[in-house]
Amino acid sequence: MTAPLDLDYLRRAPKVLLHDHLDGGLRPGTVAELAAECGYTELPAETADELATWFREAADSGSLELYLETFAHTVAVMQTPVGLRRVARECAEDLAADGVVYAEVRFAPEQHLESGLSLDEVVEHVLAGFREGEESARAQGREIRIGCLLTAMRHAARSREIAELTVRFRDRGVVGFDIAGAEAGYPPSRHLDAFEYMRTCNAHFTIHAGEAFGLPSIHEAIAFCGTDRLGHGVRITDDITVGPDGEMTLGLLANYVRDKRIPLELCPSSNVQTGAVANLEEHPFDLLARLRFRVTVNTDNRLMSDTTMSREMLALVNTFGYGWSDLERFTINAMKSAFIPFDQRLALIDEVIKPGYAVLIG
Ligand SMILES: O=c1[nH]cnc2c1ncn2[C@@H]1O[C@H](CO)[C@@H](O)[C@H]1O
Ligand SMILES: [Zn+2]
Repeated sequence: MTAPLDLDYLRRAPKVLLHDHLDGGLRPGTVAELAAECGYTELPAETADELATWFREAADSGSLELYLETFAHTVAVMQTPVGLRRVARECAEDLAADGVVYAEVRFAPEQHLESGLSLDEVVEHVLAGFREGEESARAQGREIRIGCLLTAMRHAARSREIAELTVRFRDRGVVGFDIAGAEAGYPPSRHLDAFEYMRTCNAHFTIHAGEAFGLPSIHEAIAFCGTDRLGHGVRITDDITVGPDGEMTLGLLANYVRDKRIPLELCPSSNVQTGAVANLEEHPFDLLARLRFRVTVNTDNRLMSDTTMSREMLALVNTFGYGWSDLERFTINAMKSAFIPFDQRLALIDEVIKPGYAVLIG
C-alpha cells in the first residue's frame, strides 16, 4: 500500500540536501544561548519563539540584500570554537532527525575570524561538530553523512584563499567550494582565479547564480567559470518561452544547462522570501521538472525560512501534486549531483534511497 504523503511519512523518506547554509540553520534557542554566552547584545529578540518569528519575518523582505542582513546575528554567535562546533553538531542532528541521509552544508570561513581564529581552525571546529552530530544521530538510529562546502563571499576578495582552503581540507570532510552573497554588481567572473585553481586541482564547486540576477550571471558561472552546479539558477526560465498553446522553446543557454545535466539547487521557500519568485504557485520548479532539467529540492536557510527538507517537499507536493516517485526522482537527481565520489553516490542510491522509497511507494 502506498504511504500517505504527509509530513510524518515525508520525514521517514530518505532525503538528500545539496544547498543548506550552516549560518542559516541555527536553532532559535541556540542563537539566544550562544549570544548570552559570548556577550553578544545586539539580538533583535530574546526568547527562542520571538527569535524564530523575527528571523522569518525579517527574511520575508522580498529583497536578497535585506534577507542577507539577518545573517549578522547568526554569524555573530559563531565566532568561538564552542559556538562553531555546537552549531555544526546540531545541524547534523536536525537534518538526521528530518530523515536527510546525505547533506552538503556550506558556510563562509572568512566570516568567522572575529575572535582571532585562523581560517584552518574555523574549518576544523565545524568539521569536528559535524562528526559529533553524525555520531549522536547514529546513536539515535539515524544514519547521515555531511559533506562541507566552503563559501567565499562574492563582495569580498578572498575567494582564491578559500578555494585553497577547500583543497587543503579535501580529505577531511570538505567536498567543494561556492560563492554567495549579494549577486547584483558582483559577477562570478570576479572570482575567476579561484575557479581556475579549483579546476586545476580537479576539485568541485557550485556558484550561487540566477537568483536575484538573471541570465548573464548564469552564463558567466557556466561558460567562464565552469561551475559543476548552479545555486538556485531559477532565472534560467528567462531563457524559456512558453507559447500561447503551451509549447515551450528553450534558448541556447537553457538547452546547454539541460543537455549537460547541470544540477539546479532549487530552494522554493527562500526564492519566495527574497522575491526571486512571487509565490510558490509561480515557482518554476514544476516547469523545470517537466522539462526534465536536473532539479533538486533544497532548504537554503532553515532558520530564515522556518523550514526543513520534509516541509519543502510537502510544499511542492501541495502546490504541484507530486507523488512519491517524483520525490524519489528529485532525491536521486540530488544524490547523482553530490560532490562525493561516484561509487559512494551510487551506493547511497542503491542501498538507501531506492529501498527507502520502495517501502513508501508500496
Ligand atoms: O540565498 C542566498 N543567496 C546568496 N547568499 C546567501 C544566500 N543564503 C545565504 N547566503 C550568504 O551565504 C553566507 C555563507 O553561508 C551567509 O552568511 C549569507 O550571507
Ligand atoms: Zn544559498
